[in-house]
Amino acid sequence: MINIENLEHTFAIGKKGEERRIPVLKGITLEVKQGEIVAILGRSGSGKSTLLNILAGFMAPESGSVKVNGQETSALTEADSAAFRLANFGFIFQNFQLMPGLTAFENVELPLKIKGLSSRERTVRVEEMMRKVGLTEVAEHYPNELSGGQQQRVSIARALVTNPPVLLADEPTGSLDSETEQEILQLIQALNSTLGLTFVIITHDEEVANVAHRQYRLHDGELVKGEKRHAV
Ligand SMILES: Nc1ncnc2c1ncn2[C@@H]1O[C@H](COP(=O)(O)OP(=O)(O)OP(=O)(O)O)[C@@H](O)[C@H]1O
Repeated sequence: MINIENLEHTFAIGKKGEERRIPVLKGITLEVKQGEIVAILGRSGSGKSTLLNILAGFMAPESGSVKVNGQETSALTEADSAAFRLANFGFIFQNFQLMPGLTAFENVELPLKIKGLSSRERTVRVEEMMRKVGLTEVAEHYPNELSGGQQQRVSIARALVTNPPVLLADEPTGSLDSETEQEILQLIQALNSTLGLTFVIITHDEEVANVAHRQYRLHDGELVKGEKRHAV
């Protein structure tokens, strides 16, 4: 499903002519199979976001290859890359990134509007997704009228509503208390086992990484296979 091969990326910082080069990814190779949850652990500044941004096609790598369902993503034009992202990836962020002026229902509906689905189709899909993540009661609430856990459920529903095969999650429980973190982790596991969704989760939190089938640690620009410390 996802094949990353020998990915390298270096940032140049500082004034022109006096740049300092920071190698962030030094030959990353990773395969993610359909239906897997893979976690990438790493400290702040270890390159997790850089890896995720390249995987999602937001950034081109310096060298190496990223294939999603056989498609080399760095070969796509900007417009094709956006369409490819919409079809293949759902995104879950630490700070939810909901639109404050839209209700929970409307937030989940938004990607379907972008896809051009009819109002009736949108309503059916959004209602189904809200049920799956346990949100029907709060469909008409605005984000500031929801708890952190509910906001993350809205963002998960929004990520899933277009039926993408892969969910990319960046610190999905980073803004939540530990009880709510457990609820969201259980939801991720349930969505993985019932819908067969593939998750790539980047995190610095071992607890979060423990929901994964496989976990890796990004350290000094290299990806090292990790062991689960304890079961959740
Ligand atoms: N656009 C950029 N230009 C220059 N350097 C960058 C850029 N983006 C990231 N870096 C540097 O690359 C390194 C990796 O950053 P990255 O954001 O990928 O780390 P991270 O593991 O996601 O960190 P965090 O957990 O704090 O979000 C850091 O040293 C950062 O300063």
